[in-house]
Amino acid sequence: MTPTFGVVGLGRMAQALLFPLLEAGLVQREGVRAVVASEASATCLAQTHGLAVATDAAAAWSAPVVLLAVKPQQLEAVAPAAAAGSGGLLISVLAGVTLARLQRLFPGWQCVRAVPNTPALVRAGLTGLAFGVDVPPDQRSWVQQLFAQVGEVHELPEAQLDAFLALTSSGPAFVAVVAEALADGAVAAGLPRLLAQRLAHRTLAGSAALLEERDLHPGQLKDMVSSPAGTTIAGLRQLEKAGLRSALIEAVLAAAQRSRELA
Ligand SMILES: NC(=O)C1=CN([C@@H]2O[C@H](COP(=O)(O)OP(=O)(O)OC[C@H]3O[C@@H](n4cnc5c(N)ncnc54)[C@H](O)[C@@H]3O)[C@@H](O)[C@H]2O)C=CC1
Ligand SMILES: O=C(O)[C@@H]1CCC=N1
Repeated sequence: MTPTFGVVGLGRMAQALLFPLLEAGLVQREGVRAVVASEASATCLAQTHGLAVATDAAAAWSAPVVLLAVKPQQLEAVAPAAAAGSGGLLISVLAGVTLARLQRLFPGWQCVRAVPNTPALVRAGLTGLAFGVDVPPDQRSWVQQLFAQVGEVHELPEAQLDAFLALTSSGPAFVAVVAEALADGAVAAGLPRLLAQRLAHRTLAGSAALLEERDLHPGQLKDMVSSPAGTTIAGLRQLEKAGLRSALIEAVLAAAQRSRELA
């Protein structure tokens, strides 16, 4: 019989994780037992993806492994249904929700706190993991393999997960704002919108690849591109005047703080 895999909250993040796992064969399509809040969304997801999706959580909680991916504000509402299951491995991706709180709300479940990000959809994800002390070594390596399917995995002390989330999980939105603004600048300077967008994305991706592959410090790349009295230093001067560095530092700090508040 196909082992079942419960998903409580098949929203954006759970889909970004589940679909690559289905493609890789790590989770069997016929074994998925997913829950969402509305009938309309359950029907739509079931028809589009050929999955068992319901609004009744019982089937999901009867699985030996459950991915918990509702919003942190929905946690208290979904927790009581878990008592219908016989326990197993619970992998929570809820921002800020600590292992201690999960263990309190889900007695009988061995808890893992995972911090994934949406680039998982294209297998370029990053996941931070912290395990409850009762998760055995074989389960830990299985969870690591699971997330390795969608990108890089880092096991961290739980106390570092809020900062990890602020950079890697909220970070795609910060980078998207940078990409959009760079394209706006190029449109202002005369390029057509679609071309400007494509160039902004490739500039971000190419710069990240160069930093990684040549193991450059960001300052080295900045200096490589900035000639005396050149175009780049003229632009950098404006970024410093507008406080871009400070804005990004504060954005990451605010996201980390919000993650701690959600606990
Ligand atoms: N979106 C992201 O980039 C990241 C999200 N996360 C975490 O993932 C979790 C989900 O976030 P998203 O996928 O963005 O949210 P979402 O709103 O797309 O998904 C939430 C899902 O929970 C379902 N749901 C709501 N109430 C329910 C209930 N009572 N019973 C069963 N299902 C219910 C909804 O139908 C929906 O499918 C959050 O806890 C968030 O902190 C973590 C890292 C990154
Ligand atoms: O802001 C959010 O709700 C999610 C959690 C982590 C990243 N984005």
